Amino acid sequence: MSNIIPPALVRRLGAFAGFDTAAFQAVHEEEEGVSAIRINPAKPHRTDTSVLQRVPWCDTGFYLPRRPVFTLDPLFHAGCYYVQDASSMFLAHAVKALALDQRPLIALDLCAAPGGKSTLLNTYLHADSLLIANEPIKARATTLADNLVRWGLPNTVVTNNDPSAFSHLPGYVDFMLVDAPCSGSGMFRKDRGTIAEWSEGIVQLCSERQRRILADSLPTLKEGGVLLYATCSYSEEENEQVSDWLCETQGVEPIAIPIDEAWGIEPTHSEKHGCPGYRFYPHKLRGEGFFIAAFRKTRSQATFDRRKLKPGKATFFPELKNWVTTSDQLTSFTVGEDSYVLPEAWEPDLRILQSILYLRNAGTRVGRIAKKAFVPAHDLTMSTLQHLELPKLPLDFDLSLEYLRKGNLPPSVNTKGLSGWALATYNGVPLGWTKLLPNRINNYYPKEWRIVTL
Ligand SMILES: C[S@@+](CC[C@H](N)C(=O)[O-])C[C@H]1O[C@@H](n2cnc3c(N)ncnc32)[C@H](O)[C@@H]1O
Repeated sequence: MSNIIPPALVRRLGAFAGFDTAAFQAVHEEEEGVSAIRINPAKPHRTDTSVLQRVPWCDTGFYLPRRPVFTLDPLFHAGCYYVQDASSMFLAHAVKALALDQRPLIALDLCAAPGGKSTLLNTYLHADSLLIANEPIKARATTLADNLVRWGLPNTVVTNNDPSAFSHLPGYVDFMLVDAPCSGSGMFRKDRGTIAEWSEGIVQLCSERQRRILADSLPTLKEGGVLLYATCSYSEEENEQVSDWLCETQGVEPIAIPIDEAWGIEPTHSEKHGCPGYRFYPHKLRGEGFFIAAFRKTRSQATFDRRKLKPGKATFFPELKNWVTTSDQLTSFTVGEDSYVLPEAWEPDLRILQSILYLRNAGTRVGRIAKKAFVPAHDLTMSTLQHLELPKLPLDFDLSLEYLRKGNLPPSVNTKGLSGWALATYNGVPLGWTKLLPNRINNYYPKEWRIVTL
């Protein structure tokens, strides 16, 4: 493998003072990479994490001794955890260190699919924050929306826009994450296919695209707001040089993120402006290649005045009462025939976002009326907003997998005392809807989510 890592990249890295080229190459020869998961605290379950080693910079992150077949774990499908590279989980530390969890924020994750960092932000930002998770590529925005549905938190809007669309919301967001598309050298170990695609020309193209994305979207960050910029590239052109360019042209100043030396993260400084950055190398810690840097916007910025957003009539549809946990702090709205709920505080924002952006999802879809009866949506089964008293149909491991394959549940399943809609659960965690009829159990798991291989 060592001779497959592009020599031009090895040469550039070898020029960094103290860089251990041999160790870097050796770690790329290991067959098994590092597997890690991040637990969803909003979905308590009985997984014993006390036997797992914790990711040092993320209190919900755990290393796994080996990579299991996640598809065969019902809790994976239920959104109880997210499989994520441990280095990326550093975002949890950054959020805390920069006090981004101390008050409700409007947060934008600009390049968000498939949703690893958005689900992390959902967990670590203040619970009353609004997260706008954006992905410009349509198919990837669908995956992003699905992963956020699975994560289950309703104060989330998924958008499918080019970064430039956000310039129509000047000074609107308090915090922005740009986890930019990059040349991907940090993922060489995980995804060997990326090695053949790497070239110095691609690094240059990525660097230019990263600047374009940042310049197009930065107007939406308010003065004093925080920008986190990240890549999974080792190239200075995509990391420290972008930091210098940001300071020179985009009206931001760098912010340091305090770290523990024992973590093995390498602090760097950009050449021109000494911007602090944090490099993750797989031979120095248990995680893949990653770079992150923080900035505060200092440029004066016309700021979107939220007070001008007159509260609309926050309504709550009475037919949703028996399906969602609370009605007093939620507003409901319809998209097509479906009813959704969103924390009431964000109702005016929803209206403005709707008028400017393409919304792929917002809040929690609860269901629709069909033939005068309420048909609950799958999204509700994943949501923390589901009514606690909803009937439950507990399934064992094998039946859970059968359910997730959208197979038939046998008549032997104990349905005593149940009829109509019931949540199929595994270890107490909802997987999806069933409908209990006198002579059979209908499986309402979404076709497009079903497990296709076992
Ligand atoms: C590094 S990935 C993001 C990973 C994600 N943040 C996570 O943690 O799961 C970069 C994302 O940027 C998207 N992207 C591609 N071109 C873009 C552009 N011009 N503007 C914004 N995002 C773009 C890619 O489709 C990809 O989903």
